[in-house]
Amino acid sequence: MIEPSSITGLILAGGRGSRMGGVDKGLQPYHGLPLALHTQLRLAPQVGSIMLNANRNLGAYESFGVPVWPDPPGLSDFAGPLAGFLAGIERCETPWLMTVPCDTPDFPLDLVARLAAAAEREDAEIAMPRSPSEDGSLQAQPVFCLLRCDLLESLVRFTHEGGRKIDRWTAQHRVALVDFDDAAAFANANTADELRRLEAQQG
Ligand SMILES: Nc1nc2c(ncn2[C@@H]2O[C@H](COP(=O)(O)OP(=O)(O)OP(=O)(O)O)[C@@H](O)[C@H]2O)c(=O)[nH]1
Ligand SMILES: [Mg+2]
Repeated sequence: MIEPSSITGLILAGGRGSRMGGVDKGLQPYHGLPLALHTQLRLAPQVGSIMLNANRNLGAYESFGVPVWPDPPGLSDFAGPLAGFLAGIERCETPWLMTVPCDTPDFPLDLVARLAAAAEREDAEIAMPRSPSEDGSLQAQPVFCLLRCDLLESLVRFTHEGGRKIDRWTAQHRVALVDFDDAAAFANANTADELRRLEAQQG
């Protein structure tokens, strides 16, 4: 069994937040807490330890009490979420890394347990959730990614060759997909309005 203690959680807060006017999304208030701290508190019971990936306001993130790593040098600035994956996998001291974006505050409380069970059952190197899209078809949510840390070399190669899309990279490996029924759990806030709407729904 893949125990929580063998999984490091990585909160991805390294984006530009351009659709939110360029603000540092992880520091925007959500129910009175910075969004990334809310994410951290939801993820903490599901994993053994936590790290955070951010590229701005590092001191503010450090005040959450977990290690904070910016995107590694060698890639272009703001190269996308895979740069955050790379920052995490390079620092990860457990066999598995679980990435979670900072802008999806209601992600499932059983997310990591279900992905870990599927990875184990299917002998997969990566597990990711799927959730229903508006037309009812199931859509992968690759920013939520449970991955083996021995994929480091593969990820270095892919990103240094200019690869940026998560699903293009994961397609090179054995992936387990886990279906969740609750589409709302994967609703993410890309604009300030979307963030206020999520906050009101989950009041
Ligand atoms: N490390 C890192 N993470 C990123 C980068 N771009 C996006 N992310 C993260 O990937 C997740 C999904 O990001 P998006 O909502 O698509 O992008 P964003 O940059 O936050 O916002 P937009 O600029 O409006 O697209 C979030 O957790 C972001 O923090 C990046 O260049 N580096
Ligand atoms: Mg987003």
